[in-house]
Amino acid sequence: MKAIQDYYPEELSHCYGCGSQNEHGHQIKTYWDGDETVTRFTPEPYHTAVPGFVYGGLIASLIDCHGTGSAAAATYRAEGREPGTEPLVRFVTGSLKVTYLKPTKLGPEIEIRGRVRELKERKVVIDSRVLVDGVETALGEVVAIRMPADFGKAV
Ligand SMILES: CCCCCCCCCCCC(=O)SCCNC(=O)CCNC(=O)[C@H](O)C(C)(C)COP(=O)(O)OP(=O)(O)OC[C@H]1O[C@@H](n2cnc3c(N)ncnc32)[C@H](O)[C@@H]1OP(=O)(O)O
Repeated sequence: MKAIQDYYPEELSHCYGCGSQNEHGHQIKTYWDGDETVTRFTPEPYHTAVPGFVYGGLIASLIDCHGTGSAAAATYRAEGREPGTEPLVRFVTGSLKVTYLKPTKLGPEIEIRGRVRELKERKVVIDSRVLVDGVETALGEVVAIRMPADFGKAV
C-alpha cells in the first residue's frame, strides 16, 4: 500500500517531517485505515524530553505532517480521485495545536490517528490522537490550507 507522501512530487519532498528526500527528517508515511488516517513512527533515544519520555516538539512535528498529509488524502478521496492525479493537491500548515494529556513513553512505536473534522476546497481541519501502547497521550488539531501556487515567493 502506498502512503499519501509517496505521491508527493520530488520537488515537494524535502519537508523535515514528511519529505522522502530529506535524509535528516522523519519521512513519515500516512495511510488510510477506514475513515481514519494513520501514521506510525518509532522515536530514537535522542528524541528525549526527560529520560524515558518523548520530546513534545517531535510529537508536534508528527501531528503537523500527519495533518497536512491527511488533508491531501481526504481531498483526493472526497473528489473521487486517485492520489497523485492532476491537479495535484498540496497543503501547508495554517495552524497547529497540540494538547499534551500525559507523558509519552519513549521506546515503543507512536501511532497517530487522524479524522477529518472539516473539509472545504481550500481548508481542511484534521483532528489527531497520539497513542503509545494503546494509551492516548496527546491530541492535535491541524488547519491545513491549500498551498498557493506562489507559496513563499512574496517573502
Ligand atoms: C502534492 C503534495 C504536496 C505536498 C506538500 C508538502 C508540504 C508539507 C508541509 C508540511 C507542513 C509544514 O511545515 S508547512 C510550513 C509551515 N506553514 C507555512 O509556512 C504557512 C505560512 N502561511 C501562509 O503561507 C499563508 O498564511 C497560508 C497559505 C497558510 C494561508 O494564506 P491564504 O491562502 O491567503 O489564506 P486565506 O485565503 O486568507 O484563507 C483561506 C482559509 O484558510 C483560513 N486560514 C488561513 N490561514 C489560517 C491560519 N493560520 N489558521 C487558521 N485558518 C487559517 C482562512 O480563515 C480561510 O478560511 P475560510 O474563511 O475559508 O473558512
